Amino acid sequence: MSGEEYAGAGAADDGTDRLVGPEADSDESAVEAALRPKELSEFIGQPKVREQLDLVLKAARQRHGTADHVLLSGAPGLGKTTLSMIIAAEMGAPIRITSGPAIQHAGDLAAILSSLQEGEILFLDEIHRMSRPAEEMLYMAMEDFRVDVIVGKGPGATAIPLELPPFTLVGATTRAGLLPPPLRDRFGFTAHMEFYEPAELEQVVHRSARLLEVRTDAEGAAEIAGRSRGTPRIANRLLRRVRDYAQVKADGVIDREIASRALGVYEVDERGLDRLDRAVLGALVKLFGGGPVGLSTLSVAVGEERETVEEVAEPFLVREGLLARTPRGRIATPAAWDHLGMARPPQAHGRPDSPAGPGQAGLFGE
Ligand SMILES: Nc1ncnc2c1ncn2[C@@H]1O[C@H](COP(=O)(O)OP(=O)(O)OP(=O)(O)O)[C@@H](O)[C@H]1O
Ligand SMILES: [Mg+2]
Repeated sequence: MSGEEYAGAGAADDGTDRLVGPEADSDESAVEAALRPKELSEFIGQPKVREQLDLVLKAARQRHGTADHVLLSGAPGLGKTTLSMIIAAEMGAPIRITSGPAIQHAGDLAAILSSLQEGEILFLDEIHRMSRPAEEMLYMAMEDFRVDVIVGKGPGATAIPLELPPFTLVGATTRAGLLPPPLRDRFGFTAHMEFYEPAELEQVVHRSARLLEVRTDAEGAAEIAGRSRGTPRIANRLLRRVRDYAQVKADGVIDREIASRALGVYEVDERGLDRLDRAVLGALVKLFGGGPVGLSTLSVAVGEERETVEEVAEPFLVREGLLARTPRGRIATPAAWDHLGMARPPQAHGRPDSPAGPGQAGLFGE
């Protein structure tokens, strides 16, 4: 690997605090709150989810009742928390916010449930990380608006039934597959949030630019959108970095040139790959001829932990069709060569139509 290339990710070593990471940074909550759409009509993209949710909420309002329980599933940064708040706003109801990991004991959940007002929205983030006893209590609460509070221990323990006011549970999860079916089945409506189209992210950038009082032209917004990995949170974050650049290095107006130069400084390329992504792809292509190569070998080559490569870099590379995971190891797709601006080898091992010879798997396979 040549000198200018990847030599460990520094601050991004464990994959946190990446400019293109989908999770929220620790100091991001205030600015995120300021940029959240407040009503359904302001929520950009996800047309199906919006249409369906609109029906669920309108019908509940017409009946003067509470809405069915809603499960929001989707990758980080796609708008689950935002939608939960919109649900409360649209219903004109208060919202109580908690999360699976915050509920250690069934008693914690009982305390929350018993203090809800009628019609209140209970937002349970990371619902897949709730403890089993709490989960079981939740089943009954969702279905019958009732919980059994256990008083005492051992043979003398008694269950005291407690009536709950009707409420709407809004659960959010990045891992819908991890939810036990009985829990999943108790939601009346499940919204699957998809990654956003570039045109939708452009709208997100324009909207946020307006709120942040930054001037952006159409091409500038498109440039930021194209690098945002289908994720509004990343679009907003990139916009903030480009705004800094425009302010310090130019007249404050964001156009294509400024956006491109700014994101060049942060090493986020035209497709949204950062240093780590390109290091993984570069090693795969340049050192291993496109693979197949085992995850451990690839990780050593880029100087990262296996987990960082597998969980931080690879998901996006796979989604973009640049890298594939095969039983023999990782392979680069033809698009990887194109993206790195390299000529595809005539017999690229990574080409799905020309798998590597048997020797290759023995050498590098897991
Ligand atoms: N459809 C949208 N339109 C405009 N902005 C959006 C949209 N979806 C998300 N955002 C913005 O993206 C940011 C992240 O959204 P949000 O916090 O709702 O994501 P999340 O799905 O809850 O993520 P996590 O899984 O990490 O909790 C917010 O600042 C929000 O304003
Ligand atoms: Mg959230």
